[in-house]
Amino acid sequence: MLKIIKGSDVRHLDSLHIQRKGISSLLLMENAALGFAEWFNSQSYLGNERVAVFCGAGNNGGDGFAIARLLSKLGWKVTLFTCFEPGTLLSPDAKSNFDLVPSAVRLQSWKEFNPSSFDVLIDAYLGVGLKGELRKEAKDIIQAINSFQGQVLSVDVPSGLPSDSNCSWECVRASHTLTFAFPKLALLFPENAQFTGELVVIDIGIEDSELMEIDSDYFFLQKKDVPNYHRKFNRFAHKGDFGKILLVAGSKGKMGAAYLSAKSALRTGSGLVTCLIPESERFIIQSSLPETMVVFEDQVDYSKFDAIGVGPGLGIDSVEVLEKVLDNYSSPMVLDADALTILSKHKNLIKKVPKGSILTPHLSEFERLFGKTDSHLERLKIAKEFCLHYSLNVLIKGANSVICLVDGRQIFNSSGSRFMATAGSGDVLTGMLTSFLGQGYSPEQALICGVFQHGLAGEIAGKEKLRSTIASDILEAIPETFKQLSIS
Ligand SMILES: NC(=O)C1=CN([C@@H]2O[C@H](COP(=O)(O)OP(=O)(O)OC[C@H]3O[C@@H](n4cnc5c(N)ncnc54)[C@H](O)[C@@H]3O)[C@@H](O)[C@H]2O)[C@@H](O)CC1
Ligand SMILES: Nc1ncnc2c1ncn2[C@@H]1O[C@H](COP(=O)(O)OP(=O)(O)O)[C@@H](O)[C@H]1O
Ligand SMILES: [K+]
Repeated sequence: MLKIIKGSDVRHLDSLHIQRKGISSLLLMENAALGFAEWFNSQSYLGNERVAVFCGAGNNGGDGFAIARLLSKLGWKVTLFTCFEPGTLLSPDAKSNFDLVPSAVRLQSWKEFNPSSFDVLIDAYLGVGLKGELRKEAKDIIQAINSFQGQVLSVDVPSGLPSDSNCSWECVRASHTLTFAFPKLALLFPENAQFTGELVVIDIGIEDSELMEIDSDYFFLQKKDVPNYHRKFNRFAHKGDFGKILLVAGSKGKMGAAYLSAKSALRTGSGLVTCLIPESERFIIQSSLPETMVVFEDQVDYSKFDAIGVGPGLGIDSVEVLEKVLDNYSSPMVLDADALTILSKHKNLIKKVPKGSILTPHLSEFERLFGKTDSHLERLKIAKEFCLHYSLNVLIKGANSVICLVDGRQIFNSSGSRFMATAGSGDVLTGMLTSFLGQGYSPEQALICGVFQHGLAGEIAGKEKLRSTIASDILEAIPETFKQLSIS
């Protein structure tokens, strides 16, 4: 799994990589520029676009010089805008690439930039070497870039954005950010989405194991990582091996939540799914989902279940229902939706939640549980302290949901799409997580497989249905996620 290290550690990473592979730093810069050019080529640009490349005096600018050369060689009409005064000392690798810029590339100062003369803008002005507050001229250059109406492709980070924190100033507003080796932390914060645009990670040959040598608790989960976290079942596996789970979900008017969680759990592979629901609502589940069983509050033996998921559609007044589950079950469970709202109003119940359990708040639920926060960085800190203190896992939901583990590691998910922002998609996730727990997955395995596959299912459904995607489409795409990951 990719580790997310600090921007200030990137130089150290580079020198480790350069030593190990016996390559020059210039070749590493060339790999970055080649990766960018390859991505650019794979997009539907027509070949007659006029490309503006803004370059600074550091290595981010160096990437820009190399990109300008490569795109020019590929036939694009490139103009390079220097964002430094004549006579400025360039970083050594930037200087080497500046000297290699072919004559077919026009050179101008950023002050001469006319936005209407270009179709695409590449922002290689400032990267992870940004220090302190933006200088006055940097603000003017960023404003000039932001006056451009077409696509803005930022190299490594949108210029002006600090790599690991937030800022109070205006940064480049990119349509895409093509970041090298690993996503810089600030690119994963919701408050920076306005600057980052779509995020693309470009492989420049640095291996996961090289990143592992640098200290950090942040990770980035990608498709290639997931199969290793799955359990394998042999040909004698019976439905008991795939787990008996209980979903404590649904109330009058909210039975859809129970239905969605239960069906998702079945699609994720659960052997037996039982719903604990109000007796008056039993017909809804029994007739819509014959594969599930239902039980009512006075008849349930919690201890016979391999995993329990509580909360979707439960109703925020169901305090006793939640308390009874917590008093009668000691293995890790999943707590979502109304169960989280109840916990936030009855904080004394938190210590009853079994160690290793998974809490899945979206941002409002997070705020209800932990109070108002100013930034994602603050949320991550609060979640980490909570996880360590209570030995609980927290999933902060949203784009790039963050899996916060009991030992303090925090894993950002890469799958998902904006079309998942629809009623019931969280209920689908609760079903999936509970299902994996019931199949004998550890909470960490359940989170990694469940969160990634839920996002992937959302991507699959969204590709077909765009903003018409509904939660049922997401759950019906679960089988395709197993196929794509080759999990039988
Ligand atoms: N392993 C990697 O990730 C690689 C990174 N490379 C590139 O190298 C970049 C980092 O290069 P550098 O360390 O040279 O740094 P940058 O090029 O990001 O920044 C240095 C420049 O920013 C200016 N600057 C710094 N703080 C400023 C402020 N507050 N206001 C205005 N200007 C300011 C400096 O005067 C200098 O010109 C990465 O972002 C990436 O683009 C690639 O070349 C190769 C591989
Ligand atoms: N813009 C987005 N990009 C990626 N995933 C998203 C986005 N918006 C929502 N999601 C995902 O959809 C799910 C929504 O969950 P939740 O807010 O609990 O929905 P509900 O309460 O309607 O079931 C979460 O897993 C979240 O990560
Ligand atoms: K940049």
